[in-house]
Amino acid sequence: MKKIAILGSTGSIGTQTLDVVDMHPEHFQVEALAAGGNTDLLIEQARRYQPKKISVGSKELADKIAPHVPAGTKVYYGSEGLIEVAAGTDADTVVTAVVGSVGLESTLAAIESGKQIGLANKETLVTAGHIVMERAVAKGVSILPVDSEHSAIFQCLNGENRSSVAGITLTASGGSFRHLTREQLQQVTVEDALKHPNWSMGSKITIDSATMVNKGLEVIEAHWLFGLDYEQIDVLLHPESIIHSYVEFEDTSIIAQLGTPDMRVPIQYALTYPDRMPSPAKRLSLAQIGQLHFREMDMDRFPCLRMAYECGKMGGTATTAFNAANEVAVARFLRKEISFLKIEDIIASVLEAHQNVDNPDLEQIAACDQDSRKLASVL
Ligand SMILES: NC(=O)C1=CN([C@@H]2O[C@H](COP(=O)(O)OP(=O)(O)OC[C@H]3O[C@@H](n4cnc5c(N)ncnc54)[C@H](OP(=O)(O)O)[C@@H]3O)[C@@H](O)[C@H]2O)C=CC1
Ligand SMILES: CC(=O)[C@@H](O)[C@H](O)COP(=O)(O)O
Ligand SMILES: [Mn+2]
Repeated sequence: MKKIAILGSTGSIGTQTLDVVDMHPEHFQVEALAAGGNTDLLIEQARRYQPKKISVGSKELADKIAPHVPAGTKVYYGSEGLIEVAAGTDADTVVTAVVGSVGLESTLAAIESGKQIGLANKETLVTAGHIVMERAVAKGVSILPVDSEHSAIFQCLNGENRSSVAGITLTASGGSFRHLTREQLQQVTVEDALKHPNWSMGSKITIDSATMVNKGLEVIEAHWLFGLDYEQIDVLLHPESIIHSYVEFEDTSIIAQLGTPDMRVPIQYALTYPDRMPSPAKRLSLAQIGQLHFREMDMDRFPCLRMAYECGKMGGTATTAFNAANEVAVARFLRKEISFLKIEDIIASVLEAHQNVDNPDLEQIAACDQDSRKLASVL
């Protein structure tokens, strides 16, 4: 029986993690759950899974839900509540599925208390990858990727000698606007941007996918997870999202991981590794699909990916600034305050103003994050 805690249990990854639990109730026990503001769903989850601890975004929400959850479930709130859920139970594994760099503190707390991490929250590694990885190594904690591309790479590397890896390729669907020219992007709406062609995901990552920021974050995430140079990490447009990513070895062999686009597969693998278990995902039939398509990535069409590579190579606080600017810009786009193309303008302007700090500590990262957010919110 594996005991798990979920940070972001009411979101896309959180609810699919609970689907995996439902598929294998004899294998998993839910110890703790954290959410932001979706109290109805959190109450439902608390009643169903009877966790020892839950947390919501604010004290008001905690007071509101307390009378409605099981007697054995303690209610916490805010960033301290998130840390309590991450580190304050007997959970073996914490699935980090909150959205944004708000997940950093609780991920570090989980690592500090020796929990294995099922990492969906890529912004944490983008913001402070060197600190997260260093602390995980020091604590002997595994960080198991949930992100589909990174799970694919992790699976392809299983049993391989890491020194024989020539490079990896992350596949990208191209997002909601992959058929549009930059000219046509001037007119797009929030509603259209939220229609991802292959995956059903939360709103922030769906916009990130359309701007190609998501792939930029994933390149940086791969750098930290697999210890690869940026020159060894490539991105390929693959509209069907069937090949989830692949590894090329020094003998020119390529090992890829394929499957229908269903996040329950990588989520489950992160929870059962090194074992596998049956999954409700639809089986892949290449015969039915017939053809797969690939296109070289066009950095002029998707400048956010170029900026992500530049920040990753620069290191220091550059990736923190990139991430923070993007989080604010996407939130503003979702509130319909700015146009779609303004997202990349804001990121570029924040990076232009950014003063890089090498090998930053957590305080310097927090300062960069705050400054970048402040600037991004007024541009
Ligand atoms: N969705 C996907 O398929 C994939 C997602 N990821 C990554 O996983 C992460 C989660 O994405 P996704 O599930 O799509 O996002 P969603 O927006 O669907 O869910 C986010 C979750 O985080 C919670 N949350 C947000 N802010 C806070 C906060 N301050 N304190 C506590 N909880 C908070 C939300 O709670 P509430 O709703 O109650 O407010 C919700 O449960 C992201 O980093 C994303 O990049 C990676 C690969 C695939
Ligand atoms: C499911 C998943 O892992 C997402 O991060 C996905 O990668 C988004 O798709 P694209 O970024 O390729 O559009
Ligand atoms: Mn992904």
